[in-house]
Amino acid sequence: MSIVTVQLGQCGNQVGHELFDIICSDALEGQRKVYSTASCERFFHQTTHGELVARAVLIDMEPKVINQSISRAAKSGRWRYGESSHFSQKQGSGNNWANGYCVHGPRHRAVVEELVRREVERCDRLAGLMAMMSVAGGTGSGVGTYATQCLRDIYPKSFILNHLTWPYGTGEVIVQNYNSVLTLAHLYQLSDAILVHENDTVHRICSQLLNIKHISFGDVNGVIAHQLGSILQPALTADSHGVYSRNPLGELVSALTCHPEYKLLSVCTIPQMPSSSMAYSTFSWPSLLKHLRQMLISNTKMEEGIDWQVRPPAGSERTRSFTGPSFNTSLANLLILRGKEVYSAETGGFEDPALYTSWLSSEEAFNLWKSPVPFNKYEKCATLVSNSQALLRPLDNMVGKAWNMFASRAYIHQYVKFGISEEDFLDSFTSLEQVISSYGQLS
Ligand SMILES: Nc1nc2c(ncn2[C@@H]2O[C@H](COP(=O)(O)OP(=O)(O)OP(=O)(O)O)[C@@H](O)[C@H]2O)c(=O)[nH]1
Repeated sequence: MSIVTVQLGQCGNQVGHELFDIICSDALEGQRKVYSTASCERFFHQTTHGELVARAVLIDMEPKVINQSISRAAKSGRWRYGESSHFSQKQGSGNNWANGYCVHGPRHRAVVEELVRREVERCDRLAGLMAMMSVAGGTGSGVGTYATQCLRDIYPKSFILNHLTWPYGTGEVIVQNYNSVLTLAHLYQLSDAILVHENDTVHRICSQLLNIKHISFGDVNGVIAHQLGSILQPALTADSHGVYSRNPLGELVSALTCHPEYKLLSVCTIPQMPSSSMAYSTFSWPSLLKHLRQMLISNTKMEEGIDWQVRPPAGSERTRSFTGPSFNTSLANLLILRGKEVYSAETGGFEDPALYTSWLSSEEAFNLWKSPVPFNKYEKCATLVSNSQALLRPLDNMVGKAWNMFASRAYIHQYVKFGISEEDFLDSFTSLEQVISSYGQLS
């Protein structure tokens, strides 16, 4: 089964390019025919000349980034984008969600739908759609939300996953929190799952784990693509009886988003290190999984600076719904292990009921995928996709900052002029306050 990816705006197109690049080199590495065939079918179609063409649609309101992504892919010599699977205009959305959602989205609806329809028809079987974008600009966030809404109408039964890049806290876009709030509130009604990468967190991984001195978007996107690839590449699931799962998005959604009130997924991966250090490092599953579990419960996104004091609440604390100041309660977790000796890895620590909300059994809350094929040059690699309180604080900050600006009506006229009213803002605040409250009450 295949996934059709829709890349939107500067960020969506740059992250998307990086993802296809990593997936392609991983799929073509070494002699592993079954894995490679499954991966290629999932993300690429093959021309009669054997070329791999990404199952992707590229949308932006300005041409530069799309052109760069297309030519970089072609230069790789391994894969490329489809010749006519992109659409761009001359001028961006000016970091204004309303401009993207109310003007550019509707104006170009027919073209975008047609491009996606063509990609969908090329799939023997569609596993679902993945829309990739940032939440802070105007095109990815606004056009991306509008496009998701149209796709939800056209493909009501297909899985739709949104991959969102959250802005730096000290962001470069003054209205980034407005754009983020409007995007998230709308996508919450449309998407099956919302997978989030925070630029601040990924930036820290680049500097502290990868030792990169002058960090570029290319470096940040490399980390995001590595983490995403480790989720989306073929894996054996509990029910797949030794063959690679054919329904990656469906399995992801059913493992993690069992309740419509909880759709926010965060990711952490271990190990992550400069490629020059890999040759000198050895990894053991018990150590990797011990670190990953502590990263989960203490809500630390990398193996450096883990707080080992945080412990799951004991039974009596749970009934008083006291979970300690920094314990991260999960609704559901999906652990994906790739590499050597993967069948010997002991994952019982993630099945501990104390990690999860009391209203879901740990059998329902925990899922495990495995693949003996090492991923992206790491001999062993563990990735945890988590529906937990991990994004509660950044979401609360985002909404709080947007609310403070809204209270003084700053920049609101720029949204009103494109057709978004104060009432629309209030609706978005209300629905995200509900999400914050639901995650806050997980225990
Ligand atoms: N991780 C990552 N973040 C990016 C990248 N490009 C932009 N961003 C982030 O995306 C946000 C800005 O959104 P963009 O994607 O540039 O904007 P856009 O969707 O093209 O919208 P307009 O510029 O208004 O047309 C900021 O938070 C940036 O930090 C990228 O390549 N990688």
